[in-house]
Parts: sequence; C-alpha cells; structure tokens
Amino acid sequence: MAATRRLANTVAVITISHPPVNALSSSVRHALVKEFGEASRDPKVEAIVLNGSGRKFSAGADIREFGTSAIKTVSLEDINSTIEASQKPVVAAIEGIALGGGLELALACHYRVADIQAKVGLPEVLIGILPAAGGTQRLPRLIGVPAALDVIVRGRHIPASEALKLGIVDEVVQGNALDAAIQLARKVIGYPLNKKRLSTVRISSDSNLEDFLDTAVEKAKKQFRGAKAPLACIEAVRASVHLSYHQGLEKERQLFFSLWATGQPQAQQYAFFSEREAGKWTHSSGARWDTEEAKPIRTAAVIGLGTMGRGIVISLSKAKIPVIAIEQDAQQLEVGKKAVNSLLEREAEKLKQQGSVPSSNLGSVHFTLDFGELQDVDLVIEAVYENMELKKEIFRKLSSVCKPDAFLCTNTSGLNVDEIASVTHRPNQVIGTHFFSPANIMRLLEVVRGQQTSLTAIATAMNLGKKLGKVAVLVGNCPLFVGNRMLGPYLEQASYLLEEGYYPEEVDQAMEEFGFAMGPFRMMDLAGLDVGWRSRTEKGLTGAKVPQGTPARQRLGSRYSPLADILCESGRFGQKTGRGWYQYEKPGGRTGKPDPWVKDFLQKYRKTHQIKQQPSNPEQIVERCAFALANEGFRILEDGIASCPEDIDVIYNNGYGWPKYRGGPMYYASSVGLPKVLDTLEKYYKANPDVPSMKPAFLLKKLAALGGPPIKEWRTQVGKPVNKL
Ligand SMILES: CC/C=C\C/C=C/C(=O)SCCNC(=O)CCNC(=O)[C@H](O)C(C)(C)COP(=O)(O)OP(=O)(O)OC[C@H]1O[C@@H](n2cnc3c(N)ncnc32)[C@H](O)[C@@H]1OP(=O)(O)O
Repeated sequence: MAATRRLANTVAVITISHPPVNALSSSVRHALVKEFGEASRDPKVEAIVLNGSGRKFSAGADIREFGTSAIKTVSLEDINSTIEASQKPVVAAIEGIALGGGLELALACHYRVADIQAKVGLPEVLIGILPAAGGTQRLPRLIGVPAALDVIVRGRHIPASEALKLGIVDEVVQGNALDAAIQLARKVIGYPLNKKRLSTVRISSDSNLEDFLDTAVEKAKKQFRGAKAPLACIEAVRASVHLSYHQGLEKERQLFFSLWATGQPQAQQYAFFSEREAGKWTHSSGARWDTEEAKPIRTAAVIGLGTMGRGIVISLSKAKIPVIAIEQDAQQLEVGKKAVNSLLEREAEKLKQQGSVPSSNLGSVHFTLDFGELQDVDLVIEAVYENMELKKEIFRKLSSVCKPDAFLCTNTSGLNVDEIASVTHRPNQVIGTHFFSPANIMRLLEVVRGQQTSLTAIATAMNLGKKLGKVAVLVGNCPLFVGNRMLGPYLEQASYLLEEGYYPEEVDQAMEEFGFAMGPFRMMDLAGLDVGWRSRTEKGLTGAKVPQGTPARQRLGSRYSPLADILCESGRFGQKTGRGWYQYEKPGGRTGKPDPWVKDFLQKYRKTHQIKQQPSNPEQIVERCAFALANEGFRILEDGIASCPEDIDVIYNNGYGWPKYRGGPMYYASSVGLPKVLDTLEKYYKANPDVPSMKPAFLLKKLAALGGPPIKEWRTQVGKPVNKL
C-alpha cells in the first residue's frame, strides 16, 4: 500500500509508504487522494495527521517519473489544494526528511511539527527544475520573500532548528514527532483555519523588494553561470509578489515546462542518479558493493599536513572519526597544527549555530611526530607531495608499524598504486584514495584499486567515502587515473589554442560561458604551474634531459607546446608567485588580470615559430577542449579504467567544475551526438596528425557507427573489460 490510514481516537493518521524515501510516485498520489478523501468524509474523524513510514516524511516527487506519462496522473498540487481547503485541521508530522514535493505537501497542511533530527528543503533547483507543486507560491507567503528565495535558489537541506526559526515549521520536538503532531491536531480541533491556508495570504510589494529580486537575478547569473533553474526559481517567487496565488501557480507551471525544454533538468537528473549508481560498484570478479563487507573505521591517521592533509583531517573529524596527524619535523607539525585547529574552530562554530554540540560531533585530532603511535589505527591516509620515493619510504614504515589488518591509503593524484603497494608486506590492504583540494569541501573521491587490492579494502574505502559525505568512484590504476588523465588532452588543446592566436582570458571566457567553474588557465594558475612542470621535467619532456636538437614544439614525434614550461622558467608559477597566465595583485593573490607580458610573449612566440593564426571562434574553443576530454574518456572506458560513462561524468561534475546542467563530458558528447563528435575529431586529426590525443577513440567510432545509442546502453558496447577494475 502506498499510503495507509488508521484512527487514533478522532484523529486519522495517513502514512505515506513508499520505501526507501517515500517519493510521491503516481501510486502514492492516488493513495493519498483516496485516504484523504475517506478521512475527510468520515464523521468520526475530526483532524488529520500526515506522516511518512520508516521515519521519513518524503523526499518529494518521484524523479524517475519526470518525462513519463506517470507524472501526468493526479497532480501533486491538486492534492495540496484539497488538503489546504480541508475543513478539518491537517498536521504534517515531519521525521527524517521533507524535501521538494514532500515539503510542498507539508506546506499545504495547516500545521507542521518536526523531529529535531529532521531536515526540510526545496532542492528541486539542484536537479534543474523548480518547486512546481505550489512551493514557490506558498513558501514566500509563509516566511517572506528574502528567506524563501534563499531556501529555493540554494536548494539546501535545512535543519529542523533553523526551520523553526525561519517559521517553516510550527514546532520542533526531541521525541516522537508523530505523537506530538497527533496531540497538536487534537488541540486545534475547532480552531479557525483561514489564516493557516497559505494560498490566501497576500504579500505586500514595495520598491525594496523589487530591487532585492533584481539583485538576486544578477547574483544568480554570476553564481550559477548558464544554469536556468535558479533564474526560473526567482521568476516564480517574483510572481508570488505580483500575482494571485492561482496566477502564480500557472506561472510556476509554465516555468517548469520551459525549463524542461532546455534539456538541463534531464542532464541534472542523470547526474543525480549517476552519483547514486557510482556507490554501487562492481568488480570484474563478480563481487559487488552489496556482496562485500566494509570494515569499520574507528580511528584513522593522516601523514602530511600540507593543504591536502589538512583537508583530509577535517573531513575525518567531521565524520566523527578520531585522527592522528603526523608530520616529519616539529616546525611543519606546528604550522599544520595551527592550520588544522583554525579550520576545526570554524567547523565547531558552524555546529554551534546549528544547535549541535561540537565535542560530540567532531572526532578528536592528535598531532605527533611519532610513527609508533600508529600501531592501533584502522586506516592511514598518506598525503605527502607527489614523489614516488618519498611515498615508498612512508609505506615501508607503515607496513612495519601498523597492525596487520590496517588499511594503507595513498592520496596520490596519479602515481602507480601498485608500485607503492609493492614495498609493503600487505599489498592487498593498499588502496588509492585520491581526494580533491580543498579536501574538506570537494565532494569527489577517486578510489584507486591496485592489482592486489582486496575486495574488503575496496568496500572499506568506498564506505569511508560515503561516511565522509563524498561521492566515491572506483577507478583502475593507470597513470593519472581518470580525472587527471582526461585533463591532459584538454590542457593540451588549451595551450595549442594560445599558439594559434587566442589569449588565456579568451579561452577561459569561452569555457566559463560554457559553464565550467574555472577556465583551464585560471585553473592552472590556482593549482600552480610548477606541479606540471616538475612532472614534465621528470619525464624528460622539458629541461636538461631533452635530447639536443629536439625541435621546440615536438616531443617523440608529436606536437608539444612548451608555453607552460617557458612561463615556469620565468618564475611564473601562478597565484602563488603573483604571476602565471594572469597577473595578480600580490603573490598568493586571487584576482587575476590579463597580463600584457603574456600577450607580448605569445605574440613573439607565434612570430618566432611562424604559427598560422586561426580566426577567433569561441565555439571552436569549446568543441576542441570538450571533445578532447570526452575522447580520452572513451579510451578510459576501452581500457577498463572506469566501469561506465556515468562514473566519468560523476568525476567531472564533482571534481573538475564541469557544469552539472550539461551532465558531464560523456553525457555532453552523447547529447551533441556521437557522429558529430566523431566527425569533428576526425577532421581535426586529419589536419593535425601529430596530435595523437585527438585521434578518435575506437569505442567512439563503434558507438557512432551504431548511430550514437543512449548513454545507458554504452556499457554493453564497451566489450570485454581489460580487467583493471
Ligand atoms: C510536476 C511536479 C513537479 C514538481 C514538484 C516536486 C518536485 C520534486 O519534489 S523533485 C524531487 C525533490 N527532492 C529531491 O531532490 C531529493 C532527492 N533525494 C535526496 O536528496 C537524497 O536521496 C535523500 C536526502 C532523500 C536521501 O539520501 P540518502 O539517504 O543518502 O539515500 P540516497 O540518496 O542513496 O537515496 C536512496 C534511494 O532513493 C532514491 N531517491 C531519492 N530521492 C528520490 C526521489 N525524489 N525520487 C526518486 N528516487 C529517489 C535514490 O535514487 C536511491 O535509490 P537508488 O539507490 O535505487 O538510486
């Protein structure tokens, strides 16, 4: 049964029952109509309470129904209108979650009681739509336009205590929200309900409100670059100010359909489900997320307190895992300790504001220089800088100090996990955990499986990722893994574009208008140009190891751009030195301005090398950079380094600033059309046979020959996996 009804004296309790999250599917909506109708007609019933089974009110509309005929049967807003118009008081008992349509349903009730652990919100914007069951009209009428706009446009999950302050709920209880709701329902029998019907409330407008809404539009355009849903949300809320409730509803409905027509909701909903699928890893042996048991991680250690290590310590502490933090000398330990403690203070402050007690919600952090203290920890994460010899030295030590069943993780961004594991006595317990900077904020975790990594180690690392609130994606072991490997051809194209006549700010602007959080040159300046330079020097691509007589723009017979090397040779490492592809106000400065030095340097460089200049075409910038990414993604699938295109997209959406409303590079390729992607790459490669990264991948050709099947069918075409996963 999708909803059940029982009688508690004169109060009917209607319980939504659709595990795991009580999504308001067509069958639930039908059941609600039936149960609510019967309760309303039953003369023994004087009040009605609405709750959800499994201590969850509801996660809202069933997202899988969007775009299907099921969504057209029984509209949620019709149910909401019926509830609001009820002559008997209706109380929502909110436990766990009331999100999206779930909160819209609760807003139609006359009263709302929430359990202290509950979270409420209207997160539709995060899946590319707007609250379209009256939410954009009722919430501003309840809590005012500014507060409602913040809730709707940011889509955040609001803790019950804050919801009470905002006025979204009437009561928050420590104990049983259902009992409290029944009590309240009994108490209000016979009270007038008119003021409790939000659709009847009028919002008074003034010029300040108009200015506020106009500013919100400008802010949203900058903040959400290219995403349509936040702007539609603001338009809908604006309608609540100017229009009657019913006209506002009509506007909400129109905005919903116009958003749907942009294709952004489909991409964001694909991204939503892909994230959930990433947790359901499978292994070529047949083992899966639901057959392998993760070991509990009660204590952990982090080696190295640089930027990455600090973020990882905070992540573990926020997941209530006590951490031992190690540095190599007293001075570095002191610096790291200060930085970690200041971040922890900020976290504690946030917890206090949410009404939580920091000491019981943050794991303790103990700082030491002594590896001997690691003998009892369940898991260690090494986070020193990218140097194979240093990492091996640390893993040798860990192997002899840590208890035999402790897991040893390396936070490498691309080094060989097998080589690191080879110096230990327990390569089966060694696994890559590639965090993204800042590790306490970024959601992505690449879990890198080595040849000998055990299934238990995989299950444990994936589970730890979830516990840290991250999206963990299992990938195979190859140089640079998935995300950074794809970055290679992308950055290569960006550099070639500079050689051919563009400037860093033009390439960045095109990619940022496409929706990237940051264009390639801003990204390199932020990360530090010296990182790639060091790696290229080690590989003999630049510096003293390059054989005499090698042409400046060629390595091993392929095209090579030395631009970044030349910048580094001039001491331009990016933000940290105050100069890179841009100039900054000071070393460590954040605001980059186009640099006349770079312009002059590029002009001279092009002249020296007599490079043919391309006419300016921002579309070409996007095509070359985005298709280079996707092409490498196809190769990664062929190699068995990622198990499906969805995983690659999850990595790009959560770790590399790819715009979620474009789904990810593989989804984007699919939506542009694989034959077109293939054709563009083929033309480019024919004209530039010295750029092997743009040679169309075999899998791309195979899928394009099939006419570009939907992305969910690609998996079957990948062929026999190379068993890297
Ligand atoms: C025409 C009417 C138009 C508009 C009106 C209303 C619109 C809406 O309500 S849109 C939906 C708004 N709600 C959300 O965006 C919430 C989305 N869900 C979540 O944020 C999370 O799932 C959660 C906080 C509810 C639970 O998180 P967690 O405990 O970590 O579990 P999972 O995320 O793994 O989810 C478990 C399971 O449930 C599926 N699921 C979650 N929400 C929905 C949903 N709204 N519709 C359909 N399915 C949902 C999720 O995919 C997982 O299932 P699978 O493992 O099979 O994928």
